[in-house]
Amino acid sequence: MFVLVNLKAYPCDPVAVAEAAADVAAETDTTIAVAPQAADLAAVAETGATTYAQDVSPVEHGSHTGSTLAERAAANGATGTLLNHSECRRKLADIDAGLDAAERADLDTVVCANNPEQIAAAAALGPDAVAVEPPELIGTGTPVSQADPDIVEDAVAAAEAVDPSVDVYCGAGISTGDDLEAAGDLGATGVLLASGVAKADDPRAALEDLVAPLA
Ligand SMILES: O=C[C@H](O)COP(=O)(O)O
Repeated sequence: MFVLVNLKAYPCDPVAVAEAAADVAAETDTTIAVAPQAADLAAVAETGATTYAQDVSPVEHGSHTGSTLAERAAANGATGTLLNHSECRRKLADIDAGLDAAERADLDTVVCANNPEQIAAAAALGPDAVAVEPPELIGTGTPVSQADPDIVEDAVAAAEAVDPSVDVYCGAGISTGDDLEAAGDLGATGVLLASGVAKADDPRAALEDLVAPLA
């Protein structure tokens, strides 16, 4: 299972979380990627943790104030990026252009979507992975695998029908090893989570619990 920890704009120490992620990943032979604020990409990458951007802009070099250029994310250690997170919505054309930008910079891509229909549309654009996240469950601590297992299974089927090479992850409310195991049982090959680690009193312990089933 691939684990992607999105730090969003939570007031955690991104380097401490990344160090824990790198250690726990090595101990369990799991990939645990950390997606910090753009300003923290280099510091996180220096820990050796797999580093993702939270978004890259659908632009090339040019007059794009406030953008996150894929090439600069990669130059600062990112090896992948989220696109179209529920809290950073993009139009379909901009997701497509974001994927082009990521490809130019050789970044792996995870396109988020609310439901299986959007997952199918996202998969048609050819990302490496899609992640289904019901917005109403984000940050609640109620795992999608428990609250809405059908949406995960339907997302897996929807992506498979469009492009079987696209991995399908799920997110929202994931925080424990049981949640991760349940996601795998529903057909997901990865999980996307945030508050369960970024808001934990002990992020290292939270990560250890999360990946315990994989040890
Ligand atoms: O990017 C992560 C997702 O929005 C899930 O957030 P959460 O784990 O806090 O529910």
